[in-house]
Amino acid sequence: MLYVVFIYKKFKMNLTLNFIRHTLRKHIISYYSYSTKLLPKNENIKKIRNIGISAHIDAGKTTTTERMLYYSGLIEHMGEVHDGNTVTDYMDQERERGITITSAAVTFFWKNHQFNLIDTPGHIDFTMEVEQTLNVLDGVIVILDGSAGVEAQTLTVWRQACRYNLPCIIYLNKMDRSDADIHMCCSSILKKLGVIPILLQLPVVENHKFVGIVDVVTSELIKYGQGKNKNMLKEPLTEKEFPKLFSEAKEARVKAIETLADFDDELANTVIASESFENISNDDIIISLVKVTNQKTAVPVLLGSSYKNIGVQSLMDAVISYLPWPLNSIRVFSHFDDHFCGRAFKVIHDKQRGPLVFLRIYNGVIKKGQKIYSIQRDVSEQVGRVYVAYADDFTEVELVENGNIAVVSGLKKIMSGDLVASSQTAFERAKKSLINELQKNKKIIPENTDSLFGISAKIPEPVFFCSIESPSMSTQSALDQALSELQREDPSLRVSYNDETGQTVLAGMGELHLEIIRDRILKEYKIDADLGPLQISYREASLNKVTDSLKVETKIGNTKHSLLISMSLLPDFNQDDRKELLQFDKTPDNASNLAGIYPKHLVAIKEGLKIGLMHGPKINSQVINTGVMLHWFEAGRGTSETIISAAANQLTQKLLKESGSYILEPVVNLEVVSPSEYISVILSDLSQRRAAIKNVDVRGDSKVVIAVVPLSELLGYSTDIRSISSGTATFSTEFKKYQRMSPLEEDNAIRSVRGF
Ligand SMILES: Nc1nc2c(ncn2[C@@H]2O[C@H](COP(=O)(O)OP(=O)(O)OP(=O)(O)O)[C@@H](O)[C@H]2O)c(=O)[nH]1
Repeated sequence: MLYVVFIYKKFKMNLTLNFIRHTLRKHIISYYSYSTKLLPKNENIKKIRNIGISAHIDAGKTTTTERMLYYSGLIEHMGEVHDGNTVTDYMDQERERGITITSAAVTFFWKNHQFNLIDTPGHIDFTMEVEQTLNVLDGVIVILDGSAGVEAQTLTVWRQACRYNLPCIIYLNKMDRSDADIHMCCSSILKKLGVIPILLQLPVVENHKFVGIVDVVTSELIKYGQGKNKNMLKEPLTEKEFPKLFSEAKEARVKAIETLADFDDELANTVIASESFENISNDDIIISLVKVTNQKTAVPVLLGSSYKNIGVQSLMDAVISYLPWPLNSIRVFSHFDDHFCGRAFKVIHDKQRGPLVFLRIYNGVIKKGQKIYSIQRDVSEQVGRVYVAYADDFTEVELVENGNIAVVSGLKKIMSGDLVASSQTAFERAKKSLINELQKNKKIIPENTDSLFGISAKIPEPVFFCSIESPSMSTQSALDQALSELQREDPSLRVSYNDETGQTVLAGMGELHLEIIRDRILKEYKIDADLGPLQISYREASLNKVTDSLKVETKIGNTKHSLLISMSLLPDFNQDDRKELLQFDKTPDNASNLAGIYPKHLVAIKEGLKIGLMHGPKINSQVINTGVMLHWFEAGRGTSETIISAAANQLTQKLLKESGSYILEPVVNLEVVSPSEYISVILSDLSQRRAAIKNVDVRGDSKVVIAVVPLSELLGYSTDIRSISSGTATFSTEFKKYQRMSPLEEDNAIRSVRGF
């Protein structure tokens, strides 16, 4: 009993100590931020780095970020993920679970450069956070676990970085582990990411311990001060003292030059003129590395052990050397002249300050009280206060300038992803000026000219849903308010109302995602809501090409509404991002009829068919892989857009019934890492789950299974795999596609959706 009391007291004391430490750290951050100035714009914009840290779950993003904050002097004490006291994992759920859920922005200084750094989540359920963040950054550090190489989620974040055209550097973390393997990592970078790695550092190992690194470019040996000691000790790597390391470093330098010269003609010419690789200067290599990194033809690879405080300062030096400053602000956005332009990328609800919107500033400045206009929402709003973010701590400032990240209060309608400008006129003027420049340079102008200044982050389709119920009638409106705030923060969370069952439905990215939402509703809004059983979000697709028309003649009040609309459904329609769902009949008679449609009528038709495609005929689920062709449209004078939209919706529904549909289910790429002894039981369990095994690889003492599995078969998998592998196996998933089901599986799905 005494022992229990002792443990309890110790636990309480630890919590209190952590709380005090965290509070103190916050004060230190505030003091520091007040005492430093953000870099002023124009002359110093080259000293700003807006960077993200992305990786597979547990690769060490938060640990690395925490070291950066410590070395930069922003914090006095280094927190640890397992102690639940890091700066960037500030939410209760992050501290309890030791995982990152929400991206955290922090501004700090390193070697006279301003880093606006964003630590992003690794778990696939929070991929929306990564998308939104990458959309506004200029470069990314991709962290790999040095003992695992490229993992499932590394591929996802890499693809995301490519989508936003971001230069990357790769950091091989956890080099202190005995099973860390640089060559395995480099070959997985080449094989799985399809990019050539340029190894810029080698590990220094003494008595089987990783103690430092060798800089391949400068041939220096670097050791790092431990504990509070932030210094790096650099000394030239001599052949006499370190013969093996010296020759390895020399070989790596030659290899780096060869690789760079393959992509960089200027360096290739210097190599030819110099006759020997040894005559190539460090500056020549660095200039070439900058070019190649920014062209994304190869990727610099660095290494370290963040946990053991090795390599992080050199990683920050590499960010300054190789990742770009906010170049875009100068190029495309200069068409805004002195006007403000930025993009909202994150919304949070602060108890004291209300909704806070994070903005990347691309041009001009943002000031307290300023009016800003959202292009997507077509609304103007007034900014309240302006802040700079230090994770969950905010410092109020008068203004934030071009190239930086600002946090503003007072915006009620602007959503994350919105492009915002000082006014609609400023936006239209900048757009016109950019189009003129593109025309002059004979460049292609996209159909949607609003996308000239970039696109909103891609919102992933939710694959799971469940009902949510308020514990009592009296808390219903508080729950509605909580859900509306959470949805504004997280666009991958969808809240809808099911008319048939009268239930509120939450749709999200996975079990963990919805569990965290429930937990947040409980902790932040104090509502103990009930979640119904988790269900898979199926899709439907039309089976046959069908054509039909609809005639409407009606009188509402004194207004007569009349229209005739004719459309076809197009099955097997490849719905990529750039293809319009609505196609137009190009036969001469029909084309001339369609050429006369008023733009506002066209908007109403598109709106109607979008609603029509939300409900398939079989299980009422969203219809995909289906296009619509408009053949004919005529509307009498005074016919309202609401009537047109309703007619398009009705005709789409009619066509779907005539066409018939089939059901598709979400399938995911699954990666399981497990000690070898459990692999046969894991494989046999997977075979019961309709999994297609793609590969079984060896990774050190473990085995890695790669499979494609229907998501419905993975409900509760985290509990099951823990029990069959005695808690030793880990897994991650990545959404692959919606796949057509066999008739038998389809019957099962219909039964499970209808609840019998
Ligand atoms: N051995 C070793 N462990 C490390 C190192 N860096 C981080 N870790 C440990 O790895 C675990 C995960 O580290 P995090 O920093 O939370 O990783 P993360 O990528 O931020 O994790 P998520 O945000 O949840 O995806 C923690 O237990 C760390 O202490 C390292 O260099 N060496």
